[in-house]
Amino acid sequence: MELHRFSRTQMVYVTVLSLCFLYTYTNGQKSPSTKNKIEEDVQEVYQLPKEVIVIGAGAAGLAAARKLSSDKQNFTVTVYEARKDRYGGRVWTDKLTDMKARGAEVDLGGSALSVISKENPLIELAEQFDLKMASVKDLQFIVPWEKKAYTGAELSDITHQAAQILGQAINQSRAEKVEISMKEAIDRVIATGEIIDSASAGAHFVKCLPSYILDNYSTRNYKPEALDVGYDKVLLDGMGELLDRLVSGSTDEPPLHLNLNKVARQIKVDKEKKKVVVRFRDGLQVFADMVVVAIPVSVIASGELLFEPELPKKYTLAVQEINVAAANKVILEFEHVFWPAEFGVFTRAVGSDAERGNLQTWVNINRFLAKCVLIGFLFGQPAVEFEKLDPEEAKNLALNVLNEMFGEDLVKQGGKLVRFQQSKWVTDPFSLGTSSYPKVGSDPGLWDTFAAPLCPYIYFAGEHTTFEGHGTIHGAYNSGIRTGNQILTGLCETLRKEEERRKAEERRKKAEAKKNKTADELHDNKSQEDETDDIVEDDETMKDDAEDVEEVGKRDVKTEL
Ligand SMILES: Cc1cc2nc3c(=O)[nH]c(=O)nc-3n(C[C@H](O)[C@H](O)[C@H](O)COP(=O)(O)OP(=O)(O)OC[C@H]3O[C@@H](n4cnc5c(N)ncnc54)[C@H](O)[C@@H]3O)c2cc1C
Repeated sequence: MELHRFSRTQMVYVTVLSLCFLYTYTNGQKSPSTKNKIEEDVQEVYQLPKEVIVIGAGAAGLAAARKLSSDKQNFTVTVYEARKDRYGGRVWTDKLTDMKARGAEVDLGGSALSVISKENPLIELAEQFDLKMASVKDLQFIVPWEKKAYTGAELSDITHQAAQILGQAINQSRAEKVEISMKEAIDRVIATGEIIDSASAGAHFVKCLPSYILDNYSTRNYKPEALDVGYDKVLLDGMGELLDRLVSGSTDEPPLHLNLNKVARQIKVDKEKKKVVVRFRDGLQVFADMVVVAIPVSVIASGELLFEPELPKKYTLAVQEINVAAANKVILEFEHVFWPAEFGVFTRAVGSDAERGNLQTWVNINRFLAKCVLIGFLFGQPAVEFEKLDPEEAKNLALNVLNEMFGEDLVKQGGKLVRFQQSKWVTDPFSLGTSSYPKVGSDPGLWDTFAAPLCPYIYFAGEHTTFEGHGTIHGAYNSGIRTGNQILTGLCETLRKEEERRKAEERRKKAEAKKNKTADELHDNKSQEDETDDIVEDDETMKDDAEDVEEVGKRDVKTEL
């Protein structure tokens, strides 16, 4: 389904552009007056707005498009999204499956705004858009085998102990030369028994953290806001609402040009035409001046999107090395609330490593909306396995967990399960996982690789293009703004000029050094014959110098296609 076709203005520009090219090419040998006319036309071509294509309509792609569309005079932006029926990517307020459902109760993807991160622009944006927010707070920690739910002062003790374990684990491992995983570091601290007994609730609590559960999560690069804590503000109307506002614009801003059902297959740089060509699965081929690639790193890694020429080594290394987590959500709606409604979150302890990540945490949606809804979270291997179950098995698994947490009698009071929804982010071909995270040995520089464009045609955006904000919605959004700014401020052009200046300076310095050397030699060698020899040698060395400069250019800091 196409949401927006080319606008009339765009069509006019495309037509003018084609006509100007045609005119320029067919009139190369005309009279001086015609030449002037051609020059005017060429100038006109340069004044046309540059066409930018954004591939991927997640938070990053939409932020980039919205940023670029602020300069309508110089840029026209079109977004192409693979999915048939929605944009938003890993933010998905699924209002389609159940038309009666609203907002936060159907957030199957990223839904909470981290408040740990001091500058979360989305909180500000939500306020600006007048979107209502609520805090996810008041936890109950359930230890099923003790038949006990920890709250109040008891829970404070547990969370305090868990924070101590976490802090010590991170500090100790960072002080050591060898990098280890969060799991190993936490297990080590617990094993000493210094802070806590390994069988105590606090020890179990710290093992509920996704960074403990996810395979090999690095201590050195641990970022709590990407996973563990601080996810405590949700939008009542759902996170998708915020992205809807980016797409629809405001009274001053027109809607974005957005095409759904367009799966990009190839990005090809056409140096002759000075354009980049994007080919889509349905055969559509679009020429542009620049492309912003805002699709998940796991999709790039799958080879679904091909680059011609191939991505430079540094980028392919980042694509291969950045690790992507598995996480999923389930939404259960009952006829009645059977759980203690005064709590916002329930977390259960589990007895074995195999059970970790398996619906350990549930958010009580009834706290914000008058709905009898619980949302459960899966992390790591259980999130992968959950997608393999048929809906009946998945439902039973979720109900069994709730029975274990609250007791069968209480769960029965909830009446019928009136709605069951689940996400499948791992097998979804347009996400292939949840979000990036640093494994033991991952260099944070891998993420920032993508922050640099492949000048002058290809730019990147997405949570995987920023170590600072990886794995988060605000990180994705910020990356889009960063990329938009790179284009708006002509980063590639600035880099090109800087490079030219650097090369010129290098040439000048070499020539000066050579001149001084020659002057010294001339001073030493008085004979006419020797002088002639020197000049011949000088010519040759200048040639060598020029080759040297070219080599330096090839080893340049910015990457060019
Ligand atoms: C279950 C879950 C819970 C999460 N919880 C939180 C949370 O509470 N807080 C938080 O901050 N973050 C959370 N996250 C992470 C957050 O959602 C992501 O980091 C963020 O949304 C990523 O945005 P993005 O724009 O980088 O990528 P995406 O949102 O994935 O956008 C990429 C877009 O590209 C499209 N695409 C893919 N391939 C192609 C192609 N070939 N051609 C065209 N288009 C293509 C996709 O369909 C998608 O729309 C969660 C994620 C998940 C899955």
